[in-house]
Amino acid sequence: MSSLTEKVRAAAGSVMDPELRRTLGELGMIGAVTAQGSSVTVVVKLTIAGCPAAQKIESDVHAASAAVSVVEQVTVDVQVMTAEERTELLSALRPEGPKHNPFGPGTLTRVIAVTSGKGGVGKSTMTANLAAALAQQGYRVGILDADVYGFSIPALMGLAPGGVAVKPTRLDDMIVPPVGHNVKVISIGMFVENANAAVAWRGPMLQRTITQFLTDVYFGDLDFLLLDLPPGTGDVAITVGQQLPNAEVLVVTTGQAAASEVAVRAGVVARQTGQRVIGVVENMGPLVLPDGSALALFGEGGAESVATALSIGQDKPVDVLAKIPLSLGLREGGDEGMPIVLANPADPAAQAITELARRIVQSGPSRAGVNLGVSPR
Ligand SMILES: Nc1ncnc2c1ncn2[C@@H]1O[C@H](COP(=O)(O)OP(=O)(O)OP(=O)(O)O)[C@@H](O)[C@H]1O
Repeated sequence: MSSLTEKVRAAAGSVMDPELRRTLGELGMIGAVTAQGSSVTVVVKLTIAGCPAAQKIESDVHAASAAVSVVEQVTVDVQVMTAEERTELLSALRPEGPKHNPFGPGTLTRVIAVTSGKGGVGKSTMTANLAAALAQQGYRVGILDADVYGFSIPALMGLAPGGVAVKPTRLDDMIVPPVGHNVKVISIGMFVENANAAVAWRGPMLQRTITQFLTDVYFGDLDFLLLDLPPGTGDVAITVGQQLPNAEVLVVTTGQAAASEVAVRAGVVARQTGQRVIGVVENMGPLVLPDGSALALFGEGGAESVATALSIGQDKPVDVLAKIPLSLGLREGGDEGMPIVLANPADPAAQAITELARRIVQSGPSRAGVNLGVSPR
């Protein structure tokens, strides 16, 4: 029969750190636990002073300790780890050491780059909703948003209160991704001072940033890492091909011929850099009007023509994986930071995206093509 302090230590230690997604016990964040009669004091050691999750951790530890039978009074004494303790924690979290890309060759994570030929077709909306749908289906999901031309992922995932993206916590050289709707999110938008600054980013800087995100951000074990990358740039495709040779590519287009032509090019570039195109999504499909008729604002058939073009010369044809209708709810959910797959699963767009998530799950585990080893010029 364990003592009261041991029981309280176990209870407090089972609390989950909301950002690192490991228990406080595993993270070495529970310090001394003492008891006097039915009153207990639990020392919690935060990773850094001013840790944004401090309040939640404190109240969760309080609740977990108070739930232990006999305990009547709980004091949570919040302290901060010493530099040595933090170093120990970082090496436990990153047994491979810093500067290691956990999504390189041999990774068990399915890396899915959501791409499009041009902007505004709903690539980011699709990435956010797909991530939320996969997380809801119980998978561990992360998003890496390197779309310098429109880093909208923080807002779409509810991580930009008042229009300003939250800043990730830094633990020495490790970046802890904020969590929105159970998805770990890192975005260029969390690091730039103003949106216009990012537009000037070009190839090498973008490549370095993506590489740094892959090595310095602590995603932990993930089932899926979704990438939201700028539309159609060869530089980024090459970086992805080199750093993420297992990456699979999901091409988003609308029904419009112009959008689908550039989408084919994006798919071809991705394939040239060793990635496998897993399918095409047609977004912004016919809007159902109040009288029941449908208005195909952006035309129809774009996805089929992209899939047909990308299937030429392939052993296995590229499929159209989903058609997502125009949806007021999808757009509103995006504006509110609440993906429609969670907010209103009955919406036809939400159903189509949830089904897309299921199809993607079924299509794995990845049998990604061989990296062709394309080098930057
Ligand atoms: N199916 C849809 N129905 C209604 N609105 C949509 C739909 N898909 C996307 N939108 C809206 O279209 C706009 C553009 O979407 P989004 O930002 O996701 O596009 P994008 O391809 O990522 O563009 P960019 O590359 O410029 O970031 C957003 O306002 C979004 O809410």
